[in-house]
Amino acid sequence: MPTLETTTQPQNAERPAVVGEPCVLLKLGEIVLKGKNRELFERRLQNNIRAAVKGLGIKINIWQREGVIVVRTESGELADVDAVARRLTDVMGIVWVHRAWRVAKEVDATVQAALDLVAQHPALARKGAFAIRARRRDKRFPITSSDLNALVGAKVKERYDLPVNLKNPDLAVFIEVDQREVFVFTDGMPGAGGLPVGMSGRALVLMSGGIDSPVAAYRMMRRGLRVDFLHFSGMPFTGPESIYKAYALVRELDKFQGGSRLFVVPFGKAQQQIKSSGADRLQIVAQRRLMLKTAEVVVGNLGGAALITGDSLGQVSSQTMQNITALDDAVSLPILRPLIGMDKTEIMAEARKIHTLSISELPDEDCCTVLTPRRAETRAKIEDLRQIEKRLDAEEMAEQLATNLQEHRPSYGEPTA
Ligand SMILES: Nc1ncnc2c1ncn2[C@@H]1O[C@H](COP(=O)(O)OP(=O)(O)OP(=O)(O)O)[C@@H](O)[C@H]1O
Repeated sequence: MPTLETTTQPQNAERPAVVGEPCVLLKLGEIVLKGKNRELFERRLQNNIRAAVKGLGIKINIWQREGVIVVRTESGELADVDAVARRLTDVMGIVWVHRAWRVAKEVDATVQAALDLVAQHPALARKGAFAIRARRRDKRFPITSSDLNALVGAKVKERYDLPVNLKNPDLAVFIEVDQREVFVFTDGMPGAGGLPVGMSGRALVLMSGGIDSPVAAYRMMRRGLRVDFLHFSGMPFTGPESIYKAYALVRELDKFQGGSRLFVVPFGKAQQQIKSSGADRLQIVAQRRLMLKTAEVVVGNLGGAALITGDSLGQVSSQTMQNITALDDAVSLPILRPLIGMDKTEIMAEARKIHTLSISELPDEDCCTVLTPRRAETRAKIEDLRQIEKRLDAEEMAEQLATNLQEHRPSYGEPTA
């Protein structure tokens, strides 16, 4: 008779026991399409899973199965499994997170687990309609998916007298017959999707305290980039509030990658030098170009290969087509602008979803709110900007600014000061 690799674990007394062992079952997204590189992606994802769970202090084992990952806790406690499942919804590369029960690969155990799960479900008290959704990843299992649906469905109906509704059930029991065991579950949480962080290399996010740059960072992490963060504060002409905000934002975003680094540059004096050079209406674009040049030096030292900004076409005067072209001209590395075609309302909705919006909306004095001209140039000419930079020796300024960094390590889960 087939048995589970591990015996039944202790279970939480608050919920009725279910036959088998509670675990987290992860469905992978694009990774499964990766052909020859798939193993690399899977290994990276497993490391990211381990790193994310480490902060919870829960010991886990990870098993790679065909197209899915199984995460077991050493304690087997339901509370631990729940905590791990919730944490893993932030790990990039996973599309669904299920709290599932691993049961022995036999029909009786599968039926029993399904009955136990229905017994726990709130829809039972309401006499809600149910559906069984079985599938076999191992076609050698002696019963076909539709026979399993019919068999388990009949048992549930007989035991609990619930109506069946295959299209729109109040309660769906999923049964997945795998190579070594059967997984049975009723619920799932959407995962973060995308690709495992680190798979696409490393880049540097220019991080203001505003709404857009955190969303830009999230979008690029989701495409597999590991990112560092660079914030320009207006100090000594502004207070430290924008740094606190950048710190809090990076701490929140750290849940998606772990090990985040925030570098802060006091930028006020450089802004004043730009003003004294007679930049006038070009002040903002000239500042942005100096930020980008500094960022290019910093990212080179960190071994990254691209810069990321929260620019969105036409959103503010510095983001016209002509100004964006002038910004691109400042550096030779690619500038990734994942928000370029998004509306502000869409960006705000995403910021709300990733919990950065309320931090970004806190008041602060950003470096770019001081020394701004009354009217900003919307059609900056590259030649004019180059002239200003020649007078200032902007390349040397960027080198200097890049050596004058404060480094912080905001970590997700650390208590707020
Ligand atoms: N103080 C800063 N430090 C680092 N990067 C900055 C700073 N200010 C602006 N940036 C970068 O330039 C981009 C455009 O900034 P801008 O202020 O023009 O637009 P924004 O819509 O207000 O952006 P955000 O909401 O990210 O502040 C930002 O998304 C960010 O990537």
